[in-house]
Amino acid sequence: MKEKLTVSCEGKPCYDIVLTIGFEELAGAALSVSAPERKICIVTDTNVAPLYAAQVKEAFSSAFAQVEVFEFPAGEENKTLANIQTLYAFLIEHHFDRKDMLAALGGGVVGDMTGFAAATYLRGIDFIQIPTTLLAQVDSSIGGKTGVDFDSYKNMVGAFHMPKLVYMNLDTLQTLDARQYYSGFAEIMKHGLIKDAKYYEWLISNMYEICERDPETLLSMIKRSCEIKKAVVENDPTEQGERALLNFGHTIGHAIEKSSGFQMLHGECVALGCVAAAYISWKKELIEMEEYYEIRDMFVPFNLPISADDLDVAKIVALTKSDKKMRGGKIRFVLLDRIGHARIDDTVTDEEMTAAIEELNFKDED
Ligand SMILES: NC(=O)c1ccc[n+]([C@@H]2O[C@H](COP(=O)([O-])OP(=O)(O)OC[C@H]3O[C@@H](n4cnc5c(N)ncnc54)[C@H](O)[C@@H]3O)[C@@H](O)[C@H]2O)c1
Ligand SMILES: O=C(O)C(=O)C[C@@H](O)[C@H](O)[C@H](O)COP(=O)(O)O
Ligand SMILES: [Zn+2]
Repeated sequence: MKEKLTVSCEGKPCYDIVLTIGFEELAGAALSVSAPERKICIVTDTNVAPLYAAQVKEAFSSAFAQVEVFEFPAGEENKTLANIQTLYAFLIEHHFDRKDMLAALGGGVVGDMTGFAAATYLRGIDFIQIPTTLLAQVDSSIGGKTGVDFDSYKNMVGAFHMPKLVYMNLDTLQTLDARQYYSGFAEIMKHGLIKDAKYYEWLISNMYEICERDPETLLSMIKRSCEIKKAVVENDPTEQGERALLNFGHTIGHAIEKSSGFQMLHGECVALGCVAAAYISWKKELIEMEEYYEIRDMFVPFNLPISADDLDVAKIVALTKSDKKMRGGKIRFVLLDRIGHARIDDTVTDEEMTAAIEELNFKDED
């Protein structure tokens, strides 16, 4: 094991985040939160299954009485209640009961869906997270937000349900294609921007190694992002206050994601949303113009978009009204008051959002 963090729930140790290479330690880690007479269902997707399901099944065979594998079709467009129902049917068919458990093997889509199935099947069974994308390792596998999209509205149906274990094999990142790898950097940058200016600067200084997927650099980076997310969800597990800061970039980001018909990745939309939120922060005189341009341009070396063709500005503004952070008809927006520090602001107007999204439509003429 390279690193281990323990997340607390209500002040008590709740689950471990194991950062390691390989699946050799998975059986031992799973047994520490389970019992050998239990059944486990590895829930994965059609891309991840051929890469890792056999290894994970083999690892679990010494720790569980029965190991099943269930595959969702890969992709955000499949993050639906209909697909959750197919998993319920599979679990019933295989006689899964309350002491049995699920293991989410894949990216954030698989993690959110498996967690939601675990939260609701038989009114709640245990699950563990085995995240295989960068985004899932630094963000979605931690903190127990689970759910599905509904009518393409992002994460509209869901539950808070904490995993019993998060086991990360960092080697899995080597098989991610470049677009999916860089998608994770929107959430990583978000962590630096809202919580840790030194981490943000570290990301700039280590850009070469990060782009080369250097194992030691990845370990340091993923660990730091996990520490930031862990601290926030420990303080505010069900998003009564501080946890909403993790939504930096997501109000406009989720609206762009829906309006693109999920053709753009979550991380790409969050990157655009972060640029827009930084723009509004500048226009509200919370940050300087130079900071806005620095933040915007920081996404470029990580191959993330800072502009997009033909965004439907009015539609995107309208879609922000179905944001889960609405309270009393007002959007709880997340703005920056400096690099490394964010705040909730409920004064952002449609005009301010429109100007920020129009700025994203900017095209470099050079
Ligand atoms: N619950 C949370 O706190 C939270 C946080 C952030 C994002 N999310 C959600 O996470 C989702 C995005 O997650 P994602 O970016 O991981 O997307 P994803 O789960 O769709 O995975 C991206 C793609 O990579 C493939 N893949 C996964 N691991 C691979 C590997 N090791 N090698 C090769 N291919 C691999 C998948 O099959 C998929 O095609 C969104 O639905 C977002 O809303 C949730
Ligand atoms: O863990 C959280 O809290 C987050 O907000 C993390 C986000 O990166 C993630 O995309 C989350 O699903 C968005 O929250 P939502 O409640 O708006 O769906
Ligand atoms: Zn996100």
